[in-house]
Amino acid sequence: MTAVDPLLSIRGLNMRFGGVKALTDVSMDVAPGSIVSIIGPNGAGKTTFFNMICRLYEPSAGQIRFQDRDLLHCKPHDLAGQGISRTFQNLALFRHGTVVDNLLVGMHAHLKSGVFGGAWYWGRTSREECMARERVETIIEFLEIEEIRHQPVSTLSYGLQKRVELGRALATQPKLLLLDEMVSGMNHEETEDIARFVLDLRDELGITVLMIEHDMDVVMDISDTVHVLNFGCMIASGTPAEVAGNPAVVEAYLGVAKS
Ligand SMILES: Nc1ncnc2c1ncn2[C@@H]1O[C@H](COP(=O)(O)OP(=O)(O)OP(=O)(O)O)[C@@H](O)[C@H]1O
Repeated sequence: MTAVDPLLSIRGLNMRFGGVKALTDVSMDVAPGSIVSIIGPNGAGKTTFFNMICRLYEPSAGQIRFQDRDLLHCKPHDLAGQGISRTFQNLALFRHGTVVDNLLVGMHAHLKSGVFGGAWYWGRTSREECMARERVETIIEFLEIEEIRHQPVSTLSYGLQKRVELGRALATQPKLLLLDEMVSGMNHEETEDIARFVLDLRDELGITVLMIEHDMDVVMDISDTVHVLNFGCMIASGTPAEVAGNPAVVEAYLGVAKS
């Protein structure tokens, strides 16, 4: 693979739910080390698009390649091993567990030793456990959540829970991170924190980010590339400035948002 090859390459993606065409011929490339946003009005097909990348939905037609692999041959549970992780619109945390517990659970899905591995091969399990705990510490430091590490997630503010959710997604050391409406429901300060972390995880950890986002300030501030869906079709792609100035986008999306 050369430096200019896309990390994720999508061609001609189609999805039908009975009579509803949720996506029509959607194609895009995601360059390594970029932050790419998918925007569009409600029902435009953004979640459907994510769910196909995550292998939760089978496309009616099209190709999804990640690095040199055909992702359509992967099962959803293989994605972490391939280097893809995601956050969910609704928190997917173990609410009664502490922050550390949640990060360890996210990581254990990725370890080679199974839950009972220690009974048969203590050496590898022990080494993996040490590495997992070290990685958890790195994530806790990166996300600046040292002080809440032993608190049950259910006692945290919504913004902090979303930060832990981001940590859970980072636990598998993804190359590509899919963020689904990460700042929805957050206040201004929490939103700014998350935007800063997304930039840092691209710049410091080298993680490529593909995000669905309704918050236009965040999209315009941190995206390298923005793709706009409307009624399942890609109507514009470009830099934030290019997309913001596109009349079709203003009519389909920004016009709706302003009304
Ligand atoms: N499981 C499903 N069964 C039937 N129709 C579906 C299903 N999932 C999505 N759709 C339809 O596909 C279209 C695209 O929906 P999707 O949820 O992908 O849009 P979206 O852009 O994510 O919307 P929002 O911003 O509101 O989350 C909509 O018409 C929706 O009703």
